[in-house]
Amino acid sequence: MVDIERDRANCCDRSAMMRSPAKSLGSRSPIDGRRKSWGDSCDVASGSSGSSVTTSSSSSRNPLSIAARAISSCFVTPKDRSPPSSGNFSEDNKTPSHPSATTQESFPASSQGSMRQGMGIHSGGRSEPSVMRFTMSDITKATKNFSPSLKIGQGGSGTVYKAKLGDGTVVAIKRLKKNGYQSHLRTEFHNEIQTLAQIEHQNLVRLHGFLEDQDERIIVVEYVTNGTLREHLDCQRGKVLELSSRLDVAIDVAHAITYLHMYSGWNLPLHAL
Ligand SMILES: Nc1ncnc2c1ncn2[C@@H]1O[C@H](COP(=O)(O)OP(=O)(O)OP(=O)(O)O)[C@@H](O)[C@H]1O
Repeated sequence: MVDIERDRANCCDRSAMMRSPAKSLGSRSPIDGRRKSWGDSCDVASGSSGSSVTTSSSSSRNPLSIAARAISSCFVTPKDRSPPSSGNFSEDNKTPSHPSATTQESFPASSQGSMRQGMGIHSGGRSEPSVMRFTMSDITKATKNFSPSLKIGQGGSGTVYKAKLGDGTVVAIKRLKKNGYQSHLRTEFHNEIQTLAQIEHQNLVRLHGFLEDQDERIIVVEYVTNGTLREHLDCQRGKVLELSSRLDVAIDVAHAITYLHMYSGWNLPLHAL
């Protein structure tokens, strides 16, 4: 669920829902809007020893400095944070449109809207988060009737497909297993949608919408490119992720978890990430 990614387009993109998914290298700091550059270091790291460290940057790249800054910023109260400049967030102010979707659902916004400013959270100028309710026709078209060729993953609770919506948006569609659709699962699903709808953070995947039709439950989220964080951490992509980049990932994950725990208004258990 963790998507550590959005702007880290050139490297470790997915962390989850950490937009998750580690979802985007070179991303802004969730705290102060700084741009980070661990995507660059992925390119620089040599595959030989894994010990090469980028020295072009100054002490700002020193892992200890980075950690110290990140940790201290986590303990700044939200009111003390400067709101990000609008320029930093302009790309996130676009509200996705899904012409083929039939209805738009609104969920109660977190009561902590003001706290979300300056935390890498995308308010998008909306007072309430909203998600699309898709039809089965939308989903079958987008996934070419759940074509195996579009399957990109298998999780514990369902199968994930890469799909394209009617407006061209590329998304990940998670089709949950059909478990007889007991009432507690229905409640669980609704709670998950409601929670996802309110998450607006650069390091977490964004919810596009959902479908609930008899025993069919589907979640449509932002598609994260460039593979999983696991693949990058394990150097499965032929490049060694240097230590400072790994530290950046850990910091991004910490920011996202801090957000989920403190600013989204829910006390999420860690295993839900
Ligand atoms: N938003 C996404 N973008 C790209 N690929 C994704 C996305 N979400 C999931 N995937 C792919 O699908 C795989 C399974 O994802 P999923 O979220 O179902 O895993 P999980 O964490 O095991 O889920 P579960 O909550 O069911 O246990 C991932 O490892 C990844 O390869």
